Amino acid sequence: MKTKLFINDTWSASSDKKSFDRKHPVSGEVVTQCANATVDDAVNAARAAQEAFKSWKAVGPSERRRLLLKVADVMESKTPEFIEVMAKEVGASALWAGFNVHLSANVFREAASLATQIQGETIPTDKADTLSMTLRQPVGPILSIAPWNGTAVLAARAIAYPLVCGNTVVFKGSEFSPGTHALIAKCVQEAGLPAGVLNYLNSSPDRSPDIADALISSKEIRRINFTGSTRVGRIIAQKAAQHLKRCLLELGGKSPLIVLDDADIDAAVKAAVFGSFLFQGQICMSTERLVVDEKIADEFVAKFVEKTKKLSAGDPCVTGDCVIGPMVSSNSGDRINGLLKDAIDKGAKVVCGGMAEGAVMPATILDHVTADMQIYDEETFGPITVVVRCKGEADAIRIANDSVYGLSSGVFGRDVNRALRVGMAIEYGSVHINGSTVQTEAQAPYGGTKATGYGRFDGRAVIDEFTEIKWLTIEPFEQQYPF
Ligand SMILES: NC(=O)c1ccc[n+]([C@@H]2O[C@H](COP(=O)([O-])OP(=O)(O)OC[C@H]3O[C@@H](n4cnc5c(N)ncnc54)[C@H](O)[C@@H]3O)[C@@H](O)[C@H]2O)c1
Ligand SMILES: O=S(=O)(O)c1ccc(CO)cc1
Repeated sequence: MKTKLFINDTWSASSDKKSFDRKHPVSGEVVTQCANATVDDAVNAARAAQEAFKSWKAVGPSERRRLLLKVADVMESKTPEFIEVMAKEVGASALWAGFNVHLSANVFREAASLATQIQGETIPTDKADTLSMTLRQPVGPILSIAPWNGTAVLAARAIAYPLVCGNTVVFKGSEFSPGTHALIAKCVQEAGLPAGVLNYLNSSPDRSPDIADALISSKEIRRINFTGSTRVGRIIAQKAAQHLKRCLLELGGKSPLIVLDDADIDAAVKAAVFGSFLFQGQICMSTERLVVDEKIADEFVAKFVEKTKKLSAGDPCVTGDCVIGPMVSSNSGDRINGLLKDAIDKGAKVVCGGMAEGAVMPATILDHVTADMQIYDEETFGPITVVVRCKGEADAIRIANDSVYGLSSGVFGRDVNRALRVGMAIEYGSVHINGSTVQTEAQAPYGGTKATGYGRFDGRAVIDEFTEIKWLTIEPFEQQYPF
């Protein structure tokens, strides 16, 4: 597959005609050859977005809604293409890829529904015969940077929400998934959005810092949203701060699932298996830390291991559909093996699975993990999760909060009042009582605390991320001034 850059409604090679390859994580076969954007291409994309903004900001809400609803339909009609390209580029199972397209279509439909909800308010004023109100207005061209893991949906939200608020977008996709990200741009084009409203580019990792610099410092780009690692998020936030540009940051996680001593253990096990191993644990809200009351830990771990051992493993490109496919790269395997070895050396017990070989790793559970081990709070982003045993409610809260991250969490307990108390006390962007850490609905605000970043996608909260609020008054000609 060959992909190009999409700037001002035109698919083209990069200005220096260079390309880069995305290879299959296991076979090494070239899956996608992608045009490698230059700084000049990025500048052109920002200019196209600025030009298109002049008319897109004035398009009425019904038309914006119609176009975004059309994108959702086009995306769904291309589900088989998404499944094929996501399997090849990122090792996604048909389950994960199909779910991603479904979530993406939901995001475009939810964004469409916000078109008529972007509202200001009237404000009581002490001035006679005056109308005081707020307006929410489009900001301008937005830079959206997305990762490879929730390949379709994370790109969808980075495009749909800015657009519905009347902004235009320069979307920089991930070098791991250039074909999937180009397919999303194709859906937007096919739906008939005007030229320059969405511009797509991708680049090899060595070019990304200069491209980000050029775009963030450009006079055209007004705000940035970044989904990806905390490491790169910090770099983006620093660059944005230098230019006093507002930034929405959706970064890493170490989502805990707390299992209290009165939990329905079978229900908790199901949520733990799903949350830990869907898409090989490469989801920002994957269950990376199980905080289990010591009174029920042995029973919970035995059942957790039994169910995990039944997960089918393979490569969706070779063996057909399976739950556990390859990770995105062999680098992930090397990194996780290091964390695993450190934990084993310090006394953790492997109760299921084991080391990775290249990008392939069995579903792995590590029990008796303690705070001195790197894996206790480092995001693994692979098919491995850890069990930390706790002594009662207060200890569970302490361990859950003992993290630099704060994305998603879950609490299992039959005493819902107690589970609620725990949920209220933990510092996470979302808490699911008797539910998995892995869940998302476009109508609910999504984001995190601490090193997971700041700002919210989804829900009504997203409107603030992509609009400027303006205070406007209409006043009488005759007024008293002090001088
Ligand atoms: N909180 C969330 O909503 C959320 C969702 C999904 C993934 N994530 C996080 O994303 C990470 C995995 O994704 P990843 O490996 O693609 O992350 P990453 O930070 O390596 O890359 C994310 C994006 O940034 C780009 N990039 C990398 N270096 C850059 C630089 N110096 N300047 C500009 N752009 C640069 C990449 O090309 C990619 O498009 C995990 O940490 C995961 O938790 C968070
Ligand atoms: O792809 S995922 O990382 O699972 C993901 C994260 C956030 C959202 C909500 O916008 C959807 C999917």
